[in-house]
Amino acid sequence: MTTAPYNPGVLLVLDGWGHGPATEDNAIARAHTPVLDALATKYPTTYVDASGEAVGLLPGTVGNSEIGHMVIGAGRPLEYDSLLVQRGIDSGALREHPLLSETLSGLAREDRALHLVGLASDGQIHAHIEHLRELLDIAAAHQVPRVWIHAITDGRDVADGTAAEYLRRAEAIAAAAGAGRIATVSGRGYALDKSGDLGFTRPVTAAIADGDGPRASNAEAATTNAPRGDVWIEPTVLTGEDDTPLGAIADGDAVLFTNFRSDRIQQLADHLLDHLRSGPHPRHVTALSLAEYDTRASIPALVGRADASGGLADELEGHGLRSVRIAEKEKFEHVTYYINGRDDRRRETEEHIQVAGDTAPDYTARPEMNLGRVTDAVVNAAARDEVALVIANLANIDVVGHTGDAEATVRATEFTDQAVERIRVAAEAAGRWVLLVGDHGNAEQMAKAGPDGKPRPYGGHTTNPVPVIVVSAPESMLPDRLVEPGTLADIAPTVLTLLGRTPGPAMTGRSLT
Ligand SMILES: O=C(O)[C@@H](CO)OP(=O)(O)O
Ligand SMILES: [Mn+2]
Ligand SMILES: [Mn+2]
Repeated sequence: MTTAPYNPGVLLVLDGWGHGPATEDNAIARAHTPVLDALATKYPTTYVDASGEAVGLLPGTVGNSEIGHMVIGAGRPLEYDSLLVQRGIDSGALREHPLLSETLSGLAREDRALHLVGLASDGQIHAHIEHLRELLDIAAAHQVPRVWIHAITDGRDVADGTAAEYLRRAEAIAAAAGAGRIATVSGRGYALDKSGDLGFTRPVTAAIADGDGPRASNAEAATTNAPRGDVWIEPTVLTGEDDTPLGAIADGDAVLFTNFRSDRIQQLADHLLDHLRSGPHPRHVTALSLAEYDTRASIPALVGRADASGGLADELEGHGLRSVRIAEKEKFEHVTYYINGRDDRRRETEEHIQVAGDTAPDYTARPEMNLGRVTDAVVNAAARDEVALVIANLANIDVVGHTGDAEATVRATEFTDQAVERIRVAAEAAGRWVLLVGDHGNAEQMAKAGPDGKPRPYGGHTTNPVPVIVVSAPESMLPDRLVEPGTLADIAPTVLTLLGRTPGPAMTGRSLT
């Protein structure tokens, strides 16, 4: 296929690069970033919405890497899984869901238990504790005899040190519904590990499935021994009066995973189901998930996904434009699967480069992560004439931001600044434009008030807008100012316009140029 001339470019996602007031808690403002500062002065710059309704989340909800990259790719807001779950609750559709009703009536009839497994916080990135209210109400209405809550503590999307508070809230929700009791408590570092290292997952499966592991007599006691914070609360089994584990999984029980976001729960879901179905003590269990998961096992979902077709990947393929996708492990799916609309095909016009690196380094000690190698790969791809578009994610600001360590995050931002300079120079030499954009805020807010009102280190995302800077190729093809106000939905139309193509018909966003 012959391809009409195009203006080659680089789409650079700076993960977790938000824009907020320049306070002491703003690691981005505190960092020494001569390169980004100069680019923002010299080239058209704006700040676009990356959270809440603008991208397809519930109003006021912080952005996240999945919806951020999905909307960057789709060129339109996409109703995210959390919003679709909420709609299912508000409309009564969840309550009426035939598979849920059938499963719960079966449990009542056979005197079996329901197990709810999910993140117990209101961070709204992976789950929302309020969804428990609806699920427990529905279980109570079906007179399910026993409902066990396998709570995962957060400390990342919400302030650290709040786990006990959220577990009390879960208990209050259960008391109001007249169903549900916490059976196990596990930190998300174990339960939501996605590194593939089953060493984290196994103790969670042992606690949930078999009631094996350290014990505590109540949920709060499980949170008190947490020297490494809520994220790393050891998988703990709660015991009843006779000192036996409360909610181990028995033959005929049902497991409902309550996270709406799949990426971090799927490793546990697969491992738990493998263990239950073909482990040393096989049990027949029904499995359901609140939203659709990308698990190996096919788990029926109570709420489906929004259609994300017709985005940047489809347009690039349609125009025969080659793209190279580059990121290190932490964000590799984001520049492939998510930016392509949760489509795991690799089109013929795409190259996917996952930069090798350490699996789980201590990010506070190594805020540079594998950025040097990511930058090398971007520089190499930028030099290739046949590559129309390089799409890369620089993960440091977000990943190090999540540690809640402001000093390390300042350094992550400074490493990123230097990487941007290397990429800018390489792009300029190759006559490429560079579009810089954040996918959601994070590092511009490194402290947040806990339930007691006192500020605590905060490693979570924010609702702040994200910067967009368009660095032009030598012969400027840019206006002085970008169109305002913009959102992440405007990025794909901008990229296509810069490439010299028309935004796709499915894109409701508009070019910022
Ligand atoms: O690490 C994660 O799972 C979330 C925060 O909970 O961050 P991101 O959306 O950037 O993946
Ligand atoms: Mn992100
Ligand atoms: Mn993040």
